[in-house]
Amino acid sequence: MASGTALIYDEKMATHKLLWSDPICDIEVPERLSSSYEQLKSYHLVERCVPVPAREGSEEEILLVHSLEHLEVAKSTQTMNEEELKRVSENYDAFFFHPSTYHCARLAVGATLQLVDAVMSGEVRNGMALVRPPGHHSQRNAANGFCLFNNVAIAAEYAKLKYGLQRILIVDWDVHHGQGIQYIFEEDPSVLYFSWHRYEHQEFWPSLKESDYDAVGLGKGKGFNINLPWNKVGMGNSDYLAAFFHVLLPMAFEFDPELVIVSSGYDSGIGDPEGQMNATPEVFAHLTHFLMQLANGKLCVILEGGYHLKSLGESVCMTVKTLLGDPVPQITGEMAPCLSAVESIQNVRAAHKPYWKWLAYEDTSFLQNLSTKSHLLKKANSNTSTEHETKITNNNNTVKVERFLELHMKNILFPVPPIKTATIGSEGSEHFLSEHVQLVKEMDKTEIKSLVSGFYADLVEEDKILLSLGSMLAILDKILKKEVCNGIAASPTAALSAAVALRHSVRFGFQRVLCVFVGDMQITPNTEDGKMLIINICEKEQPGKTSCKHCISLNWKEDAEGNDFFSAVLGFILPVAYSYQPNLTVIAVGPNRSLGISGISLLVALLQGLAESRIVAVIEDTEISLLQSVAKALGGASTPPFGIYVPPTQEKVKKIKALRDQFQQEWKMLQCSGKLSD
Ligand SMILES: NCCCNCCCCCS
Ligand SMILES: [Zn+2]
Repeated sequence: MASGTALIYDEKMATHKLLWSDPICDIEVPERLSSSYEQLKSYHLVERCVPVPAREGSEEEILLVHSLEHLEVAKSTQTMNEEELKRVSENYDAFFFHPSTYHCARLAVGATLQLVDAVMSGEVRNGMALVRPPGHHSQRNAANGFCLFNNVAIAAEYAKLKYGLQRILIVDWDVHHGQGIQYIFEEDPSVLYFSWHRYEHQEFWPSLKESDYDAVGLGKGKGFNINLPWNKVGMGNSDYLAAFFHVLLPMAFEFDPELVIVSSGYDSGIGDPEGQMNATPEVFAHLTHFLMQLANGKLCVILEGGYHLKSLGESVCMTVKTLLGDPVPQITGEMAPCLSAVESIQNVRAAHKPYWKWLAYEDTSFLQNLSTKSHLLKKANSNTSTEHETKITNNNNTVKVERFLELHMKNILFPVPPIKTATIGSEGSEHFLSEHVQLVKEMDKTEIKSLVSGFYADLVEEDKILLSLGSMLAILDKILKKEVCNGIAASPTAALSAAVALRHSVRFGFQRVLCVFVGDMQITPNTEDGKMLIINICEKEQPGKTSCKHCISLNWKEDAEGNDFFSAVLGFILPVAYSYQPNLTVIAVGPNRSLGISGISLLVALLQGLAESRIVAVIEDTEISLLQSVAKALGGASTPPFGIYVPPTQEKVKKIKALRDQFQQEWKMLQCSGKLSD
């Protein structure tokens, strides 16, 4: 299994710069690259990465996407004087040439391709290339929006050619629409392009009709171009996460890419003068963590935009930290997407319904985005501040945001536990050991008896149960004390162990404990005080047991053909879990589980985005292969196989929809259709 994270950086790409005054382009400064690299060094992340050198992209590689004319014009600028450079630049929308631009742009292409090679060869598992000029706006025959050569588009064509890939996912989380990439792959079903972008009903640059949600691709490419327009500024973490849960991730898992490339612009982050959004740097750790579960972890992150240096640097560090496998910091902010975001999400789902199996039975309809259109008409009438005033406001905000981020990052960052996974060195545990495993010694019986005496004491007769409780509690304590990140315990009575783990964690002071229980949960702890949230995935309805806000039962029997659980995890369990914001997750698998190993592994892998990745897994001790797969998912050494993708049946879609309708007012991350049911 490939391991390691590549970092590609060459300070020569900082030479390209604006030689004259241009208020539109003057934000694309060399310091974007150098300050990001310095920030990585300050977090000691550079030394943990595999350094891969940049190289010049060849003319042939550039011609994979661009016309010869475009290449020649770019090449000819190397010897121009300032006046000539200015004149050539004026042929394009928001682009500037410097004598070194051509060379820097070739380095940006080459650095990107070096990263693709390092990942595809297995030298590393994933990586990031810090490049400029960026690429996603540039087109076959034109520079545009600070971009000369389309680094990411060239990388996708290159990977198809050199590695025979047939399914490449490009995720563009930059705040601008990468229209260049859309144009290049519009008719190509082998490249799935997803972009969200500030749009404001076509008011925001580049103000294209084809950036709206109904641009789904052309010809054979229909369904493989996904545009999620933000019709308001101020979008935050919950809006971005909702977009992943209810649009991108279900498509990505159905598409099942062989490689994922990110057009990683950070102008969608807080403080950026272009984006005017509110998402904080840790959101990029979550987005990265989700994408790492695809394509067996083969993920290439390529820098695009990002114009607030501090915000850019922190977001780059969050991205690289996650690529390295560090636990994911707790997401901040109210977990409730705004109405405008939900409208956009609903519209793009409606637009893509004809092209995706997972959407076949979703009842979506188009919305007129009434929540924002009127507001924009008002704005159009109000006096717009001059360019100059906007600049001043931006500069004042820059400093304010720097101070905010200084404090914010201190609050959310935490020391990474030295050990990743704890397990018990008891008999048989060696079969699911992975690296970074800490063997904890078992508790002695008297200690266990005292711990358990408060409750369930009557249930604990045999020594075997007592011992297994002791093992589980020994592991749990390591997690609660943050000495290890996660743990796995085998138990003859998973339901009892889970119930004891929940009670013990709450008593230890963890006030929001999520428990996902797969199988028959004979014991259901009292969840009235909200200190626990139980999601019980079981085959059939328990008589007389109705779901309530903190105790939800999801009836699900996995399809015999393969893993049809993606829609339940992405469309229901994750949104509820993220709405709850647990500070510990307990995953338990009892008898009569109705989920396959791949469905459970998917759950374990994706739930690591919560609670600073603190998870304790409690599994029936007879389930040897499940123990191994879950240990793999917890160890993070490799992405567990999630099995053959099977779309959900109509009956299962309806079941999720009914649960969503029942709980979307309580757990607001469930919202994905603007018509909030009354
Ligand atoms: N009124 C024209 C604004 C042009 N803005 C270009 C932004 C390019 C961002 C690249 S990520
Ligand atoms: Zn951008």
